[in-house]
Amino acid sequence: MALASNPKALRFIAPKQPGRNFSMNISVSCLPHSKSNLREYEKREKEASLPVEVKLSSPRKDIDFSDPNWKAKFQDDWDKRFRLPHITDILDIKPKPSPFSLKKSRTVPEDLNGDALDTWNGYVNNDDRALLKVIKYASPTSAGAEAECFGPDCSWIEQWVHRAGPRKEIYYEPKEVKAAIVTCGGLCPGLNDVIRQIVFTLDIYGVKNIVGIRFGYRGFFEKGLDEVPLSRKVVENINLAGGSFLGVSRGGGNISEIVDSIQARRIDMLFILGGNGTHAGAQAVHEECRRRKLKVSIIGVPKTIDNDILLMDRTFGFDTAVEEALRAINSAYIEARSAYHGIGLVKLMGRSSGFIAMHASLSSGQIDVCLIPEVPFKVDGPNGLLEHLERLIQDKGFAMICIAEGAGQELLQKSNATDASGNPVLSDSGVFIQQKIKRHFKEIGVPADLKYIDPTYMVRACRANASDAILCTVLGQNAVHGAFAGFSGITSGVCNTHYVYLPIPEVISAPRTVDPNSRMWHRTLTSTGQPDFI
Ligand SMILES: Nc1ncnc2c1ncn2[C@@H]1O[C@H](COP(=O)(O)OP(=O)(O)O)[C@@H](O)[C@H]1O
Ligand SMILES: O=P(O)(O)OC[C@H]1O[C@](O)(COP(=O)(O)O)[C@@H](O)[C@@H]1O
Ligand SMILES: [Mg+2]
Repeated sequence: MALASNPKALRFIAPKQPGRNFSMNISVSCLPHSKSNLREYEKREKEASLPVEVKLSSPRKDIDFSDPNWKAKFQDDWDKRFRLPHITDILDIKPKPSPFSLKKSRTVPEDLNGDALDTWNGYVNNDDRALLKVIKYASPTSAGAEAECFGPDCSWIEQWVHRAGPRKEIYYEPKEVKAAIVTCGGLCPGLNDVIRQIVFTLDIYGVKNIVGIRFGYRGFFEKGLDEVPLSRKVVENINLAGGSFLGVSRGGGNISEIVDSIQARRIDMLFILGGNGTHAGAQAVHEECRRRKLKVSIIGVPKTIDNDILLMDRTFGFDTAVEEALRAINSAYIEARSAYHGIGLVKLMGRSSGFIAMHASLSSGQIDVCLIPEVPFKVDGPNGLLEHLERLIQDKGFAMICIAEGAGQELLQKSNATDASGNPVLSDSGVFIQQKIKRHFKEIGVPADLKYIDPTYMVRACRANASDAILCTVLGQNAVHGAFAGFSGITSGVCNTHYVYLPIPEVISAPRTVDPNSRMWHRTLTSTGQPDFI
């Protein structure tokens, strides 16, 4: 018999025995590796005294599995959902051969007789696809299967998405194109790398009229924010610095006004770098352009340091942010280790997604407790965070905590305030935990030396590391290929290491969050050794 490891609702799972089907679904509020949980588990297992079968809540409530054609229907619907909007949907335009030459950069492959294969061209075919999901789950109880598999038998369904890259035929005359780039939302390492690659690639296609829109969407309507002319020469070295060469901003803007401005400036291609909010704006701009039947390609490049965009392996800048966070964690660790009863506390970004905190905790190997927004925790009382800290101080002499800014918000006073973009302004989780710890150790009369580090803006105000720089390069280049191929309302991403185009609505239907049932979160728990604090 195995124990499913869901921190909120653990289930008893037994192999199915013919003729003895019995199922139960029991909620136990603790993790499997806690002793009391195991005792509870053993007790209830005894009470059940029969083999039990897991009863999963159907992971796909949107599908009627009793319909014999559900698979075909799902796949049909999938293809429609992931179809890329194209300017020929609204305008009758004929394509022309792409000037983006691939043959010059390599020898054309030869066949077995040594003759050049004329059919080779190195372009991506519009019918090329990449698989979004690559795991075939044997059972709905397999780790990670609950949210991924289809139906009671955990069927395999191919979920294809469009491959990104240069097409053989293009829908714009490069010499006539005016292309614009805008960076919105907060900063993120790699913005300049993406701007630079977009300009380089446009230049190779033969586009001469390239401009930057300053300070996000604001640059479309605020007086005095003139366009910045961009060229290979202008952007040559911008990747050496962090930030955005064009400036960023949150808030403001009315979609109709932005599209008026796009029309007035005669922009044909708009590359929009930003997160969930920015992409919601990009989608609205794309729809308004369609409504007005404009020949404009709106292409997104996902920028989010929180890594909270759906379907992608990761977004650019995230890797760099984690690496920067490690510096803060290491400093806190040195302080904590060197102090008598030292406690190191590091707060990292992550409004609603704990990816930075989770990855930084995992990669540092120095964290005893990782707290993220997706996993509720208790601070006081039995099984609470403070009790665990007491134990750590007693057993190893010091303790290290990494907390995401959005963690434990339910414990804090809500301000109901929002920023200019409408994002909630959160209460400071780091300061809250810092005060709780200080007060607690004072109250119990145990000396504790707490050092709190908040490197929030340091992790994003830096230049991209090597792996992010490559990701930015590919995403930036693919954005331009997507625009020339005539797509609009799409974004450029990486899925299962393959570069793809995705329709914007599919990636912003919800923020991507850490799944507390995922192998990655369980690996983090294994690494930190923390119990669940409930
Ligand atoms: N739902 C939305 N529709 C249109 N524009 C939006 C929407 N949400 C945010 N925006 C605009 O997108 C820009 C960036 O949004 P923000 O949430 O601050 O950052 P991010 O794109 O990183 O999520 C802002 O200028 C904001 O006004
Ligand atoms: O102080 P600012 O500039 O509003 O930015 C802080 C916020 O930006 C975020 O990094 C989110 O921005 P991203 O779009 O890059 O994911 C949050 O984690 C953080 O709360
Ligand atoms: Mg956002």
